[in-house]
Amino acid sequence: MKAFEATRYFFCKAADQLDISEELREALLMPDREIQVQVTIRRDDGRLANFVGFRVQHDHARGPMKGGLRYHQEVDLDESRALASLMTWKTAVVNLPYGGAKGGIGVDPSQFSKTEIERMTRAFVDQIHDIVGPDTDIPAPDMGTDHQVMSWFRNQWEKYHGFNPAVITGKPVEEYGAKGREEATGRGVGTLTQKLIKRLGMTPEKTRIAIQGFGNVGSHAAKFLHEGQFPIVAVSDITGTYYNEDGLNIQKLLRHKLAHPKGLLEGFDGAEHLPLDALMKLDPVDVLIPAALGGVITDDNVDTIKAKVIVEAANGPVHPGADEILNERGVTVLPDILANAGGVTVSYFEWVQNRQHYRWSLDRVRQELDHTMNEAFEDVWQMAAQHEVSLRTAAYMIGISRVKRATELAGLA
Ligand SMILES: NC(=O)C1=CN([C@@H]2O[C@H](COP(=O)(O)OP(=O)(O)OC[C@H]3O[C@@H](n4cnc5c(N)ncnc54)[C@H](OP(=O)(O)O)[C@@H]3O)[C@@H](O)[C@H]2O)C=CC1
Ligand SMILES: O=C(O)CCC(=O)C(=O)O
Repeated sequence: MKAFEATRYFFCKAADQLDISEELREALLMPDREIQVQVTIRRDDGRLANFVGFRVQHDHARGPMKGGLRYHQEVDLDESRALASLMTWKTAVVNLPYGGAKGGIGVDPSQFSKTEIERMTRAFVDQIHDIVGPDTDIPAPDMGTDHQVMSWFRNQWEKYHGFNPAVITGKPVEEYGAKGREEATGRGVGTLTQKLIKRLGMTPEKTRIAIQGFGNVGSHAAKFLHEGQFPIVAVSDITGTYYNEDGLNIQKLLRHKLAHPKGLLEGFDGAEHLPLDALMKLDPVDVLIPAALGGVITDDNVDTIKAKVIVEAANGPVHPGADEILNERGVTVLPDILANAGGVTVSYFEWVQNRQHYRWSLDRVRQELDHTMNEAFEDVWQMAAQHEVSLRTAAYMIGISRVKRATELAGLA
């Protein structure tokens, strides 16, 4: 099943609970605008290289559209469309004054030099600068992009439109970035995992966690949960799974990643090295946190998963068929549009600070992030209990209701 079809399935399941007409469903699902552009650069060796860039602007009923930029070989129009619609429901679940967008470039960034990535980013901005802006569509980091890419993006955009750091978030802290944005998605995942585990009557010290992906989100979630006394028994990156049944030394793993020339876990000696797909099947594991690509839990591998709780740090990691099976088995799934909303929440704080020309302390960012995430969790938990639906359906119900209301107030429905 393709990514947008999966998102559509989850949307419709929640829309059935809300009694939304067929025509309004179509209006809410249909993206406002989709753009596909040529991104051509000259490589360091003088050859030309061509890529395709995408930006999908899904919905702006609640405010300017917001969502990350992904540099990955699997980026295409369907994936960008799915991720943009997730952003619409996500920003609504945490009640930010935004709509949803997403985009990126279909490229494997590990195959290109830093200067090539810079040229690629600038060439992409040349193509899309007139459809993004602080009041229309505000990009941010996602897989394969970081604060450096955000900085190049802003610099190139400002060449056309003049000074305005609020055009993009996730910037370096010394260049109008918010303190705490880099850790924000992982911190939000950690905060809600802790809360969920407590709610389910489980004990942190006895709750074994496995995390797929050790990039921005996975590594910060691991750090936060490790500090909260959870044993992290396995993590993975593209070089494989690293397992220690007594719990990994996360500080040592972070130091190893920092010291590795490509930021990989390859060669880490404090763990058993297992194949990439071993992480999903580990037993015993209580909480599985997918924090890499989408579509990793499908009808084909769902039966091998032993965890009792799945926290979706990644966007769209569970396919609808697998989601139904997990629900039937009584596995609790904390959905992406709630679990990983910490990133866009602190992006919002960054945008607010940029617009006010004012800086918040790290303590204030963390305090407000924790407050926003806790409030959204309680809303979703209550909705699920009231309607006897899964946490995913409850989160979609809240997101869709808020977007529907804004659409109606604007006089469009
Ligand atoms: N960054 C953010 O603020 C937000 C991100 N997300 C979502 O979180 C997920 C991760 O994003 P982010 O951490 O930013 O991305 P990064 O690029 O920083 O990290 C991705 C990680 O996933 C690993 N990875 C890639 N493919 C596999 C695989 N097949 N098996 C195991 N590991 C793999 C990468 O390994 P390697 O380094 O070896 O390639 C890397 O460790 C994405 O789904 C993203 O949409 C959601 C909300 C906000
Ligand atoms: O920080 C943002 O604005 C968006 C982050 C993002 O792309 C996501 O939440 O999936």
